[in-house]
Amino acid sequence: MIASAQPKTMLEISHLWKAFPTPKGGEITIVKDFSLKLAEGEFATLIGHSGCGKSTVLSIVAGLANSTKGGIILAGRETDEPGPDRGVVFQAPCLLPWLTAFENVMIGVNQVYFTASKHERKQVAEYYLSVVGLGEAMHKYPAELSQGMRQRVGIARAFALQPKMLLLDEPFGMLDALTRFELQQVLLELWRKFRITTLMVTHDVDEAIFLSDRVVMMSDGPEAEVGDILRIPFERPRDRKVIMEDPRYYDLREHLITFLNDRSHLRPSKDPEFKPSPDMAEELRAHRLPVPTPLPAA
Ligand SMILES: Nc1ncnc2c1ncn2[C@@H]1O[C@H](COP(=O)(O)OP(=O)(O)OP(=O)(O)O)[C@@H](O)[C@H]1O
Repeated sequence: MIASAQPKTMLEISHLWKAFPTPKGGEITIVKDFSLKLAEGEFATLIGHSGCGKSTVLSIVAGLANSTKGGIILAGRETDEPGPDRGVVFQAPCLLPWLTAFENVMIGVNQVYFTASKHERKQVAEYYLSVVGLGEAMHKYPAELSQGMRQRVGIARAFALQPKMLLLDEPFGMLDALTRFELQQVLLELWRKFRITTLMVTHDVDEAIFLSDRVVMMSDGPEAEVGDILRIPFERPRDRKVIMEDPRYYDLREHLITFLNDRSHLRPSKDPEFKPSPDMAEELRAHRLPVPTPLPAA
């Protein structure tokens, strides 16, 4: 019998710890012994309560922050600084306002394709901007673009680098539902085409199920760690409507929501001393969790 080839590991987050100094002196451990491996071409999402440390993990993988202990191995090499081998997309795409969408994408393209001719580099930027649906708008300035269009530029810019990994920190968090669905589709199509290993932070349970091969659930902080990992069995390419009609979808959703509820410091407590934070309802909604009415009094 011939053993099937194991997929290559693209990212290994190995026993990662992150502590921050506290205002009163000493330090607080935000992330504790966090380990995760992503196979080449895999799409994983990181989900957990606000403040548990998702962005902290992503920033360390991006090389934008240092770990206190543990390390990151990307494509077999230890890394602790940023580089064009990782395309990063944040909630807001941070475009330079005095440059057009095309010129913003060209900054990274010039850096990565420095041996290509000017004409070839221009073609690369134009190609990725067209693929994300900005063929007609690529010479507009950020102020002339909608929020969704700006985020398309951010996605084009990340893919144009042809990175080994994509790191996405709630890239659709600021968009309305329709635009978010559109951009999820754009992202999935690009990911299917280029198979770039992706780690994405999201608050949205449905988004995590629709996009991911695996959903990594982080326990509440401080000392957050990998709480559970859910494999999403749906075949690709995925169709939102077909998935939502699949009975497994509701089991997966239930699994994630139960995890978030059980680990939630936001749940209304039977404890008479319980004081919910003023942001509680907003937080529950962000996770698409039911908001109790009336909210327990603070
Ligand atoms: N530079 C810093 N100095 C001190 N504390 C920090 C720093 N950066 C983050 N923290 C703290 O670390 C914790 C985790 O923050 P992080 O942004 O990683 O959480 P998150 O899960 O991504 O939250 P959200 O979902 O709200 O974006 C928070 O309590 C935050 O206040």
